[in-house]
Amino acid sequence: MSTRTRIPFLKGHGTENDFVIVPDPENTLDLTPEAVAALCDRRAGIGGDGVLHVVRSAAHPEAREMAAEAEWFMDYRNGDGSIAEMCGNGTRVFARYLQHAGHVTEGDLAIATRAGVKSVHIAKTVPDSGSAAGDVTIGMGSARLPEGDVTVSVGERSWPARNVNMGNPHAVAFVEDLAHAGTLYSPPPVSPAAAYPDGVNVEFVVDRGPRHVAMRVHERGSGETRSCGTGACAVAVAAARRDGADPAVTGTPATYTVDVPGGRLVITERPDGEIEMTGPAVIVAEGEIDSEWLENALR
Ligand SMILES: N[C@@H](CCC[C@H](N)C(=O)O)C(=O)O
Repeated sequence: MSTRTRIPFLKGHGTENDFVIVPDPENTLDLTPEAVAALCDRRAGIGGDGVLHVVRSAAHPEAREMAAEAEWFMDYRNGDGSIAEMCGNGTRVFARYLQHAGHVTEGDLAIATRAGVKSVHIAKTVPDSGSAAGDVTIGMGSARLPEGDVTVSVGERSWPARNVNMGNPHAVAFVEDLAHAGTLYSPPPVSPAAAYPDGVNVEFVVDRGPRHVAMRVHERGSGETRSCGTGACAVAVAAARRDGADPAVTGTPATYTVDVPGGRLVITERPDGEIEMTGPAVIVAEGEIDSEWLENALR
């Protein structure tokens, strides 16, 4: 019989993309896909779109090589327990957790992810407004734009989409009305399937004004979420190419405001391809997971 223990956790969100944060500096927890799915269950668990497993880079086999550059590794898991390369909103919330726990202070830091080391800037917080105050900016690296046409469908409707890789895969479709995406209870079919051998996150986008768009997203491994940071970056890149505002061609940065159901993100792509994403990151609560509950949930 195993000993009953208490596992510390926190709950946080970035534009309402919400996460269970599990600090585990020395990587001692066996966070199986089933355990992640149980934690993210919105009725029987804590609830979240994903888990941010907080591990020292030196203690994680996938991050050891990044340890000299970034002390902390974001071992991100989707709500269904699957692993993803990168999570933009998660990186901001991860940084906010590091600040909350006293591991870092506001200013610049680096975080290791499966998509490489990301630079982070935590803006100065407003006095007396708690950990919710202030934005976090992530250097997201550059986008890859794989060649080839892709199509996104919902019911009888289909749209041409742009294949954008932000470390993780996205299909960005400009639509007439966000309601056309329907309920998004299941993943919208994307073809050809061979364009996304590891699955895909799908963004539906409408224009709101000059360099201002709004989106909905169906996330691989989580379903429809209230926001997706890598998705917002993919959308900004796709919109800039559509608008003839490719910074590599014009020589000037392109900034897009991207409204998501859970708030607003601001994305800037620079002429050298580097993309910066700015938005809020909030720690909501902290507590302890009963290991007995988790064991029962896994039976
Ligand atoms: N919500 C995240 C993306 C999380 C990973 C994604 N579901 C995937 O499987 O690629 C974000 O803010 O970027």
